[in-house]
Amino acid sequence: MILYKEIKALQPALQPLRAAGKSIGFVPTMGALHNGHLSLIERSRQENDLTVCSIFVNPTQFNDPKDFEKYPVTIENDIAALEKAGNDVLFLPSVTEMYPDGTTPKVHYNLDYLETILEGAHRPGHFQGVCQVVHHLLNIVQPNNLYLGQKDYQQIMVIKAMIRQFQLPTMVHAVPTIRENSGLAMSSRNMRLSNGERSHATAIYEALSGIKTAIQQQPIARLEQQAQGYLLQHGFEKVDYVSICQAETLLPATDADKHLPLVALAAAFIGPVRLIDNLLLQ
Ligand SMILES: Nc1ncnc2c1ncn2[C@@H]1O[C@H](COP(=O)(O)OP(=O)(O)OP(=O)(O)O)[C@@H](O)[C@H]1O
Ligand SMILES: CC(C)(CO)[C@@H](O)C(=O)[O-]
Ligand code: BAL
Repeated sequence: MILYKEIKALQPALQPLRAAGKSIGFVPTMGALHNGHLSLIERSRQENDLTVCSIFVNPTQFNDPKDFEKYPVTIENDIAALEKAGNDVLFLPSVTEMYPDGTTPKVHYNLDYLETILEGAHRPGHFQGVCQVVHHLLNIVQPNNLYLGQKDYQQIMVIKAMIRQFQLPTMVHAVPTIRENSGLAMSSRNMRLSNGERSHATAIYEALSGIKTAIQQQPIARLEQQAQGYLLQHGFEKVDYVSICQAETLLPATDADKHLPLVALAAAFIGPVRLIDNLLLQ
């Protein structure tokens, strides 16, 4: 694996490969890598001639400064894991490399209602920051294919909207969520959980699975309420939302929408850590 920290070193390395018609797959991450990330690398390796992974803890997408400060950093392990997974190129920029003129955004991304619901509503500015960094990374790497995890369901829709807005020539691929045996979705933030918190954290998957089992039998509002109650009874201290939505638009689902593809999404705090998860319901 070759590691680049500077755009001016990475770009001339990629350019001849692109000119020779090689396809580039790109996996952006914030590091603290786990098997979820590695499944994105694996998909990219299957479908491209070259895989580029980036590790960059992007300050502009954190609405909570404490969350940014505490974000886990395990760079030596990450490099070893990427080597083992057969990743070709690692881009590891600093904040000044990515934002030499400061982090103030130069563009407003038209995310419409996506920015006002779920993660958008609870993390003000988060998706503008995600678009700012992913837009910049896509301009740097110019990949044919971009691999994103379904765990961040709304993020995939947001990035697709950004790609449409700027007509970027990159195809987005959504990769299924990798879970622990307990059902807990793998997430870098799980590293911040104590053993006790980690075993309680499975409640988020159990609550979503409960919705999936009962979706055709019970009213949507009741299912959402029961799932919230379940989280609060099983170790979560605060629930930002449990919401059943139309899978294609993320608009709130009504009881008349049960023939449509639906997704249940949740965000909740266990100790100081905010976890998200979602499950497709059919
Ligand atoms: N369990 C998972 N399965 C598949 N993909 C995942 C999983 N967790 C994260 N990803 C994807 O990996 C990419 C990088 O995510 P990121 O580095 O933020 O990791 P993360 O585990 O989601 O961390 P956190 O949620 O704590 O920020 C994103 O596209 C994300 O959706
Ligand atoms: C896409 C991303 C790497 C942008 O910083 C981040 O939001 C993430 O890890 O999901
Ligand atoms: N995995 C999404 C990145 C974030 O939580 O900021």
